[in-house]
Amino acid sequence: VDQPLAPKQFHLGMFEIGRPLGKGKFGRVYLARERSSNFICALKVLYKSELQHGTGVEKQVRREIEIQSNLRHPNILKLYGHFHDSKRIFLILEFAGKGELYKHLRKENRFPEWKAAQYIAQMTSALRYLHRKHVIHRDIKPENILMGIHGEIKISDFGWSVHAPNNRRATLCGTLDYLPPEMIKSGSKDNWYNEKVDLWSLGVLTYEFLVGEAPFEDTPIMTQKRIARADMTVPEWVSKEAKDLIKRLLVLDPDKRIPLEEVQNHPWIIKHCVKGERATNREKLPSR
Ligand SMILES: Cc1cc(Cn2cc(-c3c(Cl)cnc4nc(-c5cn(C)nc5C)[nH]c34)cn2)no1
Repeated sequence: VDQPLAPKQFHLGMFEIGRPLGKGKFGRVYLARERSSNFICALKVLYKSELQHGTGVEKQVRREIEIQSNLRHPNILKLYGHFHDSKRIFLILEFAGKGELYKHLRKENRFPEWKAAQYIAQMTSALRYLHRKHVIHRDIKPENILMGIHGEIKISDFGWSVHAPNNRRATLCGTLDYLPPEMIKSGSKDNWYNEKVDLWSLGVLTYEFLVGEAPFEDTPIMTQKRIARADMTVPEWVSKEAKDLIKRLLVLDPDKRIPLEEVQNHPWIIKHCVKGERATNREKLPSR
């Protein structure tokens, strides 16, 4: 594979900036083209003024760069390089041709089982890769997943990921829906740095793909209470195989959650993800 964006030293003049693709808490993302190679990428611009020194956010950006630069997997958004000027930090990211997955989910309300199963199989493959490198993502949710031009999904935003184990004090913000019980309950934070937190979030993601809303969605107080008790019901119209996988992931005891290898071989995944042959849109194939 040719090494796009090979040089080690990048600077802003090397890029032609295109339309804004999105904005986050600390900056914006633009479509960009590297002039000499015409390579299309996404340029994430973060303002140093907004990353107060010594706060968790600056460390988060440093960690995002350190972790994501060393990852290479089809379902993980590539970080090709970074550079900064006096006021801004620039991350050179892979351009995901079909944008943010949560927008597709909101538009379709929920995904058909064959599509949800393919996405969960791709997430499982990416998480197995991350966990083999002792990286825990810790912020798996639709908002942190992008979609490539061929409809494949790509985990992005490694701001919350850590190399396990790590004595990082985390201040959580954003939705509580995806937090596992061990991160909700006070007490020992060791479990925060156990990769099994990603299994819980994978279960929440599976539920949200199929149902169109998160399993513990409620007021913030009630959400925390329901997560701590794994208090959720799967609608009866969800297939029994999918329900079985969700129930095996949303288990309070991290050690009792189904491991990723077993997720990959779960009947619901096998049923919808034919190995080898390009998995195509089941709606067009004759029923088997
Ligand atoms: C700051 C900040 C904003 C965001 C959220 N965000 C991510 C993107 C983005 C990235 Cl990083 C890479 N490729 C993208 N492709 C799109 C896109 C494609 N289409 C057809 N429509 C869109 C939108 N967005 C991409 C943009 N915003 N994270 O940190």
